[in-house]
Amino acid sequence: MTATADPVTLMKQEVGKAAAALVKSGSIVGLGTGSTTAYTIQFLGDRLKSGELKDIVGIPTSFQSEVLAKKYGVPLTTLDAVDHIDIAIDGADEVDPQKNLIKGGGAAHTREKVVDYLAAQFIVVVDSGKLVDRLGSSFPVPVEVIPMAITPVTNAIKQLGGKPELRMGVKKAGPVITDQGNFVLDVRFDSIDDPVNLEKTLNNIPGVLENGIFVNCADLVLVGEVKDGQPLVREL
Ligand SMILES: O=C[C@H](O)[C@H](O)[C@H](O)COP(=O)(O)O
Repeated sequence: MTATADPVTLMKQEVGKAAAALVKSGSIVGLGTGSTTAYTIQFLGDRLKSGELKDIVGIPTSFQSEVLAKKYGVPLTTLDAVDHIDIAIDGADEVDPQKNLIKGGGAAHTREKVVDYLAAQFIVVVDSGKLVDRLGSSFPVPVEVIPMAITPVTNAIKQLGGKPELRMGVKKAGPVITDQGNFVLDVRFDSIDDPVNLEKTLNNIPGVLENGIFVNCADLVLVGEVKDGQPLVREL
């Protein structure tokens, strides 16, 4: 950790590390995506290097987590080679008091949902700025759509009262392309009163692959905070 890190970076580092400290030797670990879990993967690599942690294998949720795992020396496997996942650690863009989540700020929610839901224990790592009273308060719902269906899916979402916007690339002309080769619609809703139903309704639109609402799946939410200049981690 650097002395010059800003408070949000400090919170992410601390909470990412705290979750990595919970991983036990011999575990199959779901490796989440994003700037917070990047610290988790780095710390898992540090623990492996020091010999304090042994014999873990990671299942990446994105090309990002795959690249980071290789960089930090975390061995990888695939879902074809294992019959369970012991623990998954992943970030989120919003967390409500019931531990429901919006994910997909990095367009990785489809693979994340597969891995996180399979894990015996799913730990969410967020900085305190991600906590909301109601999902959708500050972050739109990411919806992954196969490219040929983008127009009918956009229209169907508008019929539901959503305001969809095609996510555009940064340092890439045109839309963001997911790890599966699809587009992402970021959808704002005036209010998400029933996340359980909205998750299902969005996924029932033909052409939608997966959306970023995760309900009833987080076992533990760890929240990074900064108090009096000091980073700390608490449970939600
Ligand atoms: O698609 C990306 C993921 O759902 C991330 O876990 C989420 O966007 C949180 O990312 P970060 O830790 O960078 O805020």
